[in-house]
Amino acid sequence: MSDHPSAGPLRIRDVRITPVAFHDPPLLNTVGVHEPFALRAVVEVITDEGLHGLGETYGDAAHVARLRAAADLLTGVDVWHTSELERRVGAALSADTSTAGHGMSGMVTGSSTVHRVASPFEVACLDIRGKALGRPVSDLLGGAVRDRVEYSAYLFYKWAGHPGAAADDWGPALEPAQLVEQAHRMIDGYGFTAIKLKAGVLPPEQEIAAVHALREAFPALPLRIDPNGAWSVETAVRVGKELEGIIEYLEDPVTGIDGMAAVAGEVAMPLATNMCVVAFDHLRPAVAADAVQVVLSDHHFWGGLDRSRTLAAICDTFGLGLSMHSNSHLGISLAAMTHLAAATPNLTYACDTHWPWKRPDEDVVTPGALTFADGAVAVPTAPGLGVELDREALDRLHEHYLACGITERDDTGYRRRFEPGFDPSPPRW
Ligand SMILES: O=C([O-])[C@@H](O)[C@@H](O)[C@H](O)[C@@H](O)C(=O)[O-]
Ligand SMILES: [Mg+2]
Repeated sequence: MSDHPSAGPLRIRDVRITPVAFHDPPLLNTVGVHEPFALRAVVEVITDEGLHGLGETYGDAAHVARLRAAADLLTGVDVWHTSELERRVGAALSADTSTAGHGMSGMVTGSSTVHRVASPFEVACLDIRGKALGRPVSDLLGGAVRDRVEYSAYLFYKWAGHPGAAADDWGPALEPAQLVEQAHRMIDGYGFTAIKLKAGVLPPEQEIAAVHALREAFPALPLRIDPNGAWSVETAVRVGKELEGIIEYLEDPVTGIDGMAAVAGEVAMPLATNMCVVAFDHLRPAVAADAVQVVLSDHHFWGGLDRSRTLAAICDTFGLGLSMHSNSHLGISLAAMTHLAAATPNLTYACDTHWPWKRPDEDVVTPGALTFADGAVAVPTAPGLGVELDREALDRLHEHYLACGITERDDTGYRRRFEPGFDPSPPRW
């Protein structure tokens, strides 16, 4: 037996799962609109030695129930044994055939439930391993190849405020000029050097006009547009041809591998996805059909940070580009995304983040560890993820969760409260 303090097993003694909610503006997407609160779950893993690790994931009730079922089986697992962790998560979910509560409002439906549930535990175990060794998580993932990770300005069409409430300080964004103003505010505040527009909200001609307005206002910045599968193949090809030479990639113009392959054969720019390739068994048919040229990884549904590096290696092998997807999230996720991106050599696009849409005073980590400069977050160098839980803030955001009355992300249901006939079925155009 080695006398190195971190050489022995570090066994899980306790797991805590705390659902939280934080304010979210009325951001529009093709399936509906964001509700007044976004949900997340904070996962804390504690070892026999009292080492403490953090993970963050979706906060939908069905997902939280799965996390709790998995947590009950994790006692005694060594935080170095990811395979055993996954095996136990699989065992906890073996009778669960439901597809409810995935946290993505119907936009990502085919990901692996075991990977989605295992992910925050794996991140928390990596946080613990890093703390035990005194090394940042990026070192456990092969080492940082960059000391800052670039993120993109993630623009959304939006209502002025939630119905029945005052306008928020972002104001409305339904016209190209308002999106340009939104982009200016984000870029002035964060220094972003790439822009993504969440599309699939207005008829394609209006969204094309918005992209042209952004190109004119920001001639040097890479642009992307993501309608979340809202278009037919015909519409997607038309938009793709219109935007040739203007966008760096076209994200999920249509649903499904076959539809993406049909579009990819007709347009010049790469097609990217976080909808039709969301699990390892989608890679083979997507590569065979040359359906996508860029995969947007997301450790929350690809099974954690280590599996996301496997995804990166597969993308590298098959000559696919790699970018990173995001949903509304807090600081634990931003830290994990930043370590992963830092340690992934072929992740060469600016990553997505919803970060600017969050109120600055609403987070579960103590301020200071993650800051944006010139559109990038410096990779934390402190042991583990490099962020600390702010317990008072965790309690406050848990109170929001209990009071807000939202238990499942439902962008479509929320939009239908104000537009009863709203139909998100693709293709919308
Ligand atoms: O937050 C949103 O409305 C986004 O549409 C999100 O849910 C998507 O998953 C995502 O950002 C995407 O790139 O598809
Ligand atoms: Mg997307």
